[in-house]
Amino acid sequence: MFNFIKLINPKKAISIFVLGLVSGGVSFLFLSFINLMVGIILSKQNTSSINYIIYFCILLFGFVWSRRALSYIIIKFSQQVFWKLRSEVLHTLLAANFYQITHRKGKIYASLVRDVGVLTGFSLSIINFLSALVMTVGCLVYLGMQSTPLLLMTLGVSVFGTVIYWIGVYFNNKKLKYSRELEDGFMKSLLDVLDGFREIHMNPGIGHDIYDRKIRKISNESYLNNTTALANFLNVQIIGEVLFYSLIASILFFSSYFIQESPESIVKYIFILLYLLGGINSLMLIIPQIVNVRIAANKINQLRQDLHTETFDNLKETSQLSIAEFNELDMYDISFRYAGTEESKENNNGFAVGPINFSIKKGETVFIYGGNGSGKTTLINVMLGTLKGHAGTIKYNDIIVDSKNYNNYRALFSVVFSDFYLFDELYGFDTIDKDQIDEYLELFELKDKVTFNNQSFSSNQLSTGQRKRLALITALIRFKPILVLDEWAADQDPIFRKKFYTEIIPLLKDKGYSVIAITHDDKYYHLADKLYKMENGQLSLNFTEGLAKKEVVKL
Ligand SMILES: Nc1ncnc2c1ncn2[C@@H]1O[C@H](COP(=O)(O)OP(=O)(O)OP(=O)(O)O)[C@@H](O)[C@H]1O
Repeated sequence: MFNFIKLINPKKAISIFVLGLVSGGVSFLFLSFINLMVGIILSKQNTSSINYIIYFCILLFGFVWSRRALSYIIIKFSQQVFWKLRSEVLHTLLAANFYQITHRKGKIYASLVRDVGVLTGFSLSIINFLSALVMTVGCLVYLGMQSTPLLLMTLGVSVFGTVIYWIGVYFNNKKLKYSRELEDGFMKSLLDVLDGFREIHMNPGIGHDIYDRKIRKISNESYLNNTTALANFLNVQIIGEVLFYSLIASILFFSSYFIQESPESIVKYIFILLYLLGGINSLMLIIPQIVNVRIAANKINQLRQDLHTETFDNLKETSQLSIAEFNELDMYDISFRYAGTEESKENNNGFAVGPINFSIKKGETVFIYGGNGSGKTTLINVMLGTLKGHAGTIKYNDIIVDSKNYNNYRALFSVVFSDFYLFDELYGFDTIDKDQIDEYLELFELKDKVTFNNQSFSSNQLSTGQRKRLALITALIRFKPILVLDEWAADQDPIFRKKFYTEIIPLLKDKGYSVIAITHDDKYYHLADKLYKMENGQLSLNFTEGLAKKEVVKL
């Protein structure tokens, strides 16, 4: 079951177990003490002896000490479980394939919020579970020492009650699983609301529709499903209690047949039985939790399996070629096909690109253009390794890319995606060249808007075009040989767009950067060293340096 068990180291497990025994044992001694006092009261003896008070104080001290020690160790353990699980899920995310994540955002949230919570909550329940277990065993031993028939009757009722409970659990398992499935759906809708909040703000009908068609439906189903499941648990619990009360009533009604003992002993038995009932109830209450823990652990495991392709550590770059060291990147007969929809999988008719041949040399500027849906972004994602599973060969500096040098290959690129994300701080840098940043802030006309301090840019209150300039600066100061831009200039005003194509790109070229840009700015196509056209997943070279660029300008 996940790594839940692995998270408990043996030393800690022994401490938890021993403290649980002590805590349950002390509770049981309390019960014995009360029983003793009841016996004394019933036999009309004096209970106000100093010995009893000392005994009581020792028990109280033992109880407080063992409970606190156990609680402390379990609380520490549950916090450890909580953060360990969270970081395991996050590490899996960091290592996962981009498309695996985008399709599973709801599930990821549900696992991080709910499943991790369930597993953490369960670890806290161990405190009560261990105490209840020791109490129950102690009560049964005590009963057995007093009267074997009574022990057998109690055991019979307990076993019968447990069987009924397990039947209830078996039938509820499905409902609890379904409840967890509904949670994935709820998280998905919640993310839709959060991500699409601006659209909802402008058109509240969208929000109402999401609420009515998705969230309300999920909440109704979840309400019915969970109510039935919990009511079923309650029913079997009530049946167990009825059985127990019937046992107590039987003892009261037929005590003279079962047990040839004094009324004081009968009172003590009843007392023990009531305690036992409390203990068994606590044990039973943990069963739905165990079912939920299994579901949660399975969900996290499933998510890990779905996302797990490589470990996070493996993804770290091992060695990065400098801009000066990079000479050439070549792609030979590269092809890739999306898996397609569930229905279309059999026909294998997901969109495909390739076979594609492509090359870029140090300092070259390569533009790729083509209609919407022609496959430009797909090609870039295959090149960057965000889409995995291509056929064909990739070489850089004449080295064939394989699993051993794959991370070095990926370290060649820095990217500004069309739907880029700008982090609050600069992450993943060993050193930051502040002078270079200032120079770029000047070049990108952000000097008056933004300053750089303490790993972060001072202003995030920028327009979309300005934020995109900042994203490009962040990409440039990573000093990777190949800069990939997906429709970068689309958000820039015409004046800055001109500056980008006519001044900035040549400057980057001088610095040795190789630039691959997806662009629709046909006005500037002639400035590229190579121009590729993408059409229906096929890439064709429209010109290379030295060919008639004028023809292209007419496109
Ligand atoms: N995750 C995906 N799963 C399956 N098919 C996809 C996926 N993403 C894109 N496609 C399909 O691949 C095709 C090419 O998409 P791609 O985003 O590469 O086009 P593009 O040339 O970049 O278009 P645009 O100029 O509109 O950005 C599209 O027909 C699209 O339906």
